[in-house]
Amino acid sequence: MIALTIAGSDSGGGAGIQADIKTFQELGVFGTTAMTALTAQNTLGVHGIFDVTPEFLKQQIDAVLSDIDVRAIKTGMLFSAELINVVAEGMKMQSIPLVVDPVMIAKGGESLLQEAAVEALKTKLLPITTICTPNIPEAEVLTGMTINNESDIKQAAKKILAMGVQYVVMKGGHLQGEFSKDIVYWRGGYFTMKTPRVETKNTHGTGCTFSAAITANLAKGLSVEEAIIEAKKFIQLAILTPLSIGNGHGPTNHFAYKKAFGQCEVTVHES
Ligand SMILES: Nc1ncnc2c1ncn2[C@@H]1O[C@H](COP(=O)(O)OP(=O)(O)O)[C@@H](O)[C@H]1O
Ligand SMILES: Cc1ncc(COP(=O)(O)OP(=O)(O)O)c(N)n1
Repeated sequence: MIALTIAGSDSGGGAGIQADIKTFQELGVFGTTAMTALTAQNTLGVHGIFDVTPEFLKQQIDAVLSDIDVRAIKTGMLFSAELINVVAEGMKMQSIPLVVDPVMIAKGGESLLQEAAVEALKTKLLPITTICTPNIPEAEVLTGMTINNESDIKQAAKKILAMGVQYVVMKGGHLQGEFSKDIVYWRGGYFTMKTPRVETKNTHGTGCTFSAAITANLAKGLSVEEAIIEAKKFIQLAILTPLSIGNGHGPTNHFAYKKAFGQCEVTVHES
């Protein structure tokens, strides 16, 4: 069981490639990587970005996929249109499930995707995406909509599906309320997943961890629906289990899932 993450490095270890690899490992999946950029980052913010050349990203992807039996791929921070083009070209050549976390802005407000790259994301990568996992601000950028309520979420999801995505997970981490609710849409219907919202400032890397867990579950052969529901348990336990690192928004606890296995209920409503 092998997965590939194409993403940026977070020197603070809570998000990006580091969160992906820890999540893969915890779920029993061997992680391979293609790095798009290095970030000088900690729990207080992103202090610098150094992106790789498109040629070098291509070399990394080719090196992994030409030799290793990868069963699922995820993308995180892609930074520029040039790097997105390389990823899209590389993905066209194979039929491995692709999870796209459309990372745009870090918690501290720093941009992890150039404005000019949004169009490439929409037109080159989303048409070949199996599962896309936008948070609410990312869904707003992709659709040009303002999202205030569940009816807006549904309309935005339909727009994202129309871009060619097979499944879209509209993440509710940025909304208020007693529950953290994510809604999964596909052309035939939708289901909602609810877990109690955890009161904590330590939510750095939640999106990376959640999408990496989906990817690991796909690599293990779970169905799309099972992969997403199990990933919701993984992220809930990672947020819930205290870990105090750094002075800002600390990382989630990637080691919680195995220890607490079976101790997290996700309420699922199908429609
Ligand atoms: N405080 C929280 N309590 C419980 N779940 C949360 C909390 N914050 C985020 N989540 C969950 O973490 C996952 C990632 O969501 P989100 O934080 O919106 O992503 P991102 O990191 O991309 O902004 C989703 O499943 C979301 O529901
Ligand atoms: C290198 C890198 N990639 C992605 C992110 C964003 O991660 P995310 O899971 O959306 O978490 P927050 O930034 O919102 O905490 C990142 N920060 N760095």
